[in-house]
Amino acid sequence: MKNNIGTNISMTLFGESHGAAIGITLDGLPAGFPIDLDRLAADMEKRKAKGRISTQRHEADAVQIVSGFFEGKTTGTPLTLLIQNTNTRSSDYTKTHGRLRPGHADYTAFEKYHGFQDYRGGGHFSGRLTAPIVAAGSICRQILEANGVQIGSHIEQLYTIHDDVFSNDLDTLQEQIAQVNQKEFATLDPQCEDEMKSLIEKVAAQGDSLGGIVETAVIGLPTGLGEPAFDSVESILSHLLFSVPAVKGVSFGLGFGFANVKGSMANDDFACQDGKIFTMTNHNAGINGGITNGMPILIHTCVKPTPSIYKEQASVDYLTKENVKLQIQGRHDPCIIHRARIVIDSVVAFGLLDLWMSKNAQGDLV
Ligand SMILES: Cc1cc2nc3c(=O)[nH]c(=O)nc-3n(C[C@H](O)[C@H](O)[C@H](O)COP(=O)(O)O)c2cc1C
Ligand SMILES: C=C(O[C@@H]1CC(C(=O)O)=C[C@@H](OP(=O)(O)O)[C@H]1O)C(=O)O
Repeated sequence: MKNNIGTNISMTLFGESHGAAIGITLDGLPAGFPIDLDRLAADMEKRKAKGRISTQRHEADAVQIVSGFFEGKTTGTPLTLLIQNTNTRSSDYTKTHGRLRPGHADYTAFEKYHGFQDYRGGGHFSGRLTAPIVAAGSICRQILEANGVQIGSHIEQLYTIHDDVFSNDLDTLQEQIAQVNQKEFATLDPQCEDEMKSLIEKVAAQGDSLGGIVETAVIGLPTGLGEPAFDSVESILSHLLFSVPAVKGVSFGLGFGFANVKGSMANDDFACQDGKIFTMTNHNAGINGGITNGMPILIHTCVKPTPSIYKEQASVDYLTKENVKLQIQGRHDPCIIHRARIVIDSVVAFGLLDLWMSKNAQGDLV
């Protein structure tokens, strides 16, 4: 499969950063769901570049629904979302054409597409392609929310700065999710937001970039989503999360921290109250044997520092095969994580809706 993912619903991504438009086709959605277009616009807003902590390429990212939507509701046929590229500056790339950017996909794109790739702005590999993913994710998320599911993410770590973490108490977690979803720069601790923004600006002024870790929580899921082996909840969500450019690590619950504890600590003991079974801790992040157990899903996603930095780097010109020095110009994010957080929410929403659609007959979710 190329540029396409999903089993019960699917999404197909298309476009290049400096082409006419980018977009996505969502197929298999339940028919008759009323899409809230204001909510869609609000989700797009969270990914937009603003201020000195983001790229100076500002795009309206207006989403046009060109099919699969009639009289305010999904039709159930393929739904295509289109976003125009309106602020390209391709001269930034023609000047350095051939010079491979370390950490970006220039070399692998050249090798795979034999020089026919659109190299401007990273082409199809650009973080810009996450705009249609957010549009598609917003629709998936709206369907999940209508069925009692809430998703929220915050920047748990930016380089050396650590935010608070999501609470183990369900009521507090629910409030925290609502809180971070109101925010453009999502931290739990407001002081942390200021510190993180200042650090990004400082490192940007040095021509460098930063990365970090996003913590995501999902509450309100039914038990029984996911399959035992290949389509485990972890497998489906990791596949989607690693499809987001610059994502380099994904873990669930204690994750690699399981290596530091004994079984007696790793296990989540069961309890039952008023006929409802739950676990007293949630180190396994709401997933046992690949299947949801009704507790919150908790994910950590590591986003690397932006590859396009303004410090001189050693590179190779693939056109002349010479060793060269590369001095990148252009407009780049000094940090990706604050813009990536809504992309992470979006792919998680798609993956969970896809899993839910396999459990329920089409239409049950509307
Ligand atoms: C929202 C978002 C914005 C991004 N902005 C930039 C950018 O301004 N400059 C850049 O070089 N990479 C940026 N990236 C990352 C590159 O697209 C990514 O590193 C590249 O495609 C190579 O993929 P890989 O890092 O997964 O190997 C961004 C990624 C995302 C998700
Ligand atoms: C435009 C966006 O981000 C772009 C992501 C990106 C990359 O290489 O990923 C490189 C830059 O592109 P350009 O050089 O064309 O300005 C960023 O501005 C966006 O996210 O909407």
